[in-house]
Amino acid sequence: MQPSLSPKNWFMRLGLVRYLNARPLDFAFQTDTERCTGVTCHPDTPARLVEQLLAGELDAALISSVECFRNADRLAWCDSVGVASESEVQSLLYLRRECDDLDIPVKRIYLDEGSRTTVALVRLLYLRRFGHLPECVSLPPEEIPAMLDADTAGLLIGDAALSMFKSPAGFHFHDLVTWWRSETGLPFVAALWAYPKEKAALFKDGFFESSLEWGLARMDEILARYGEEYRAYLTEALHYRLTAEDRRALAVFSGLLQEKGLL
Ligand SMILES: C=C(O[C@@H]1C=C(C(=O)O)C=C[C@H]1O)C(=O)O
Repeated sequence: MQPSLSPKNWFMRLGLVRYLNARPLDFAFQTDTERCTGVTCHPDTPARLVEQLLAGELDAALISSVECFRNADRLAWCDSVGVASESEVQSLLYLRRECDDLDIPVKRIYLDEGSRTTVALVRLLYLRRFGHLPECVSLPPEEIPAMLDADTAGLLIGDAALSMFKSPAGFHFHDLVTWWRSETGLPFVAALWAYPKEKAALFKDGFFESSLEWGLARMDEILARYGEEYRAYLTEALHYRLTAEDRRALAVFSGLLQEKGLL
């Protein structure tokens, strides 16, 4: 018999990233009601989840890795599981109209308002390549493609990026983890489970690791629900058990952001 995922007599509010990429990490919380009694799930964008976590409205949440660095005085996090990618991730995209050059500077970048980590990543990569930052404007992802013109680029993450990757009619893009790897030779970690430091004791004993194992063991069920066409995305483009190299990538990302004043 497997241990209960929720500590006894504990009512736990968990913030879940609503994009498909997070499903192996949270499938247990959403579907294994027997082992997750007392757990309530709050799906949202990563940008809103960190606000809710810091406001005390959640006990733990999957949040943008950059927000762990920014809030290291208040938050602790699990460094053994997360949303990570070796190279082409398919769902973190720097986007331009197909008729415009991807490799020249733009006047403005429209940023997916749900993102924090990839906003920092695109700023970092852009700054390293072009030596300055353009104007940056946050928008809901569904509004971004229609806003693009000869002077602008867009950043999309999650499901909106994934559908653009699969059918980019009229657009082309740089995959941001491919770009990051070409600069650093490292993988990239987009999201981590974080919680207030004073609640750290609740999340010991492999809490998030065991929910991930549960989800990975049910990959066929996840794909039956969301579509077999996402198998390579969830099992090859992404990985969830973090390696020493992933932890090194997090430290390098944090150091480079700090150096450029982007934290
Ligand atoms: C890989 C992705 O990572 C996501 C990107 C995030 C961000 O940019 O802040 C946060 C959580 C991740 O789930 C994705 O959305 O495609």
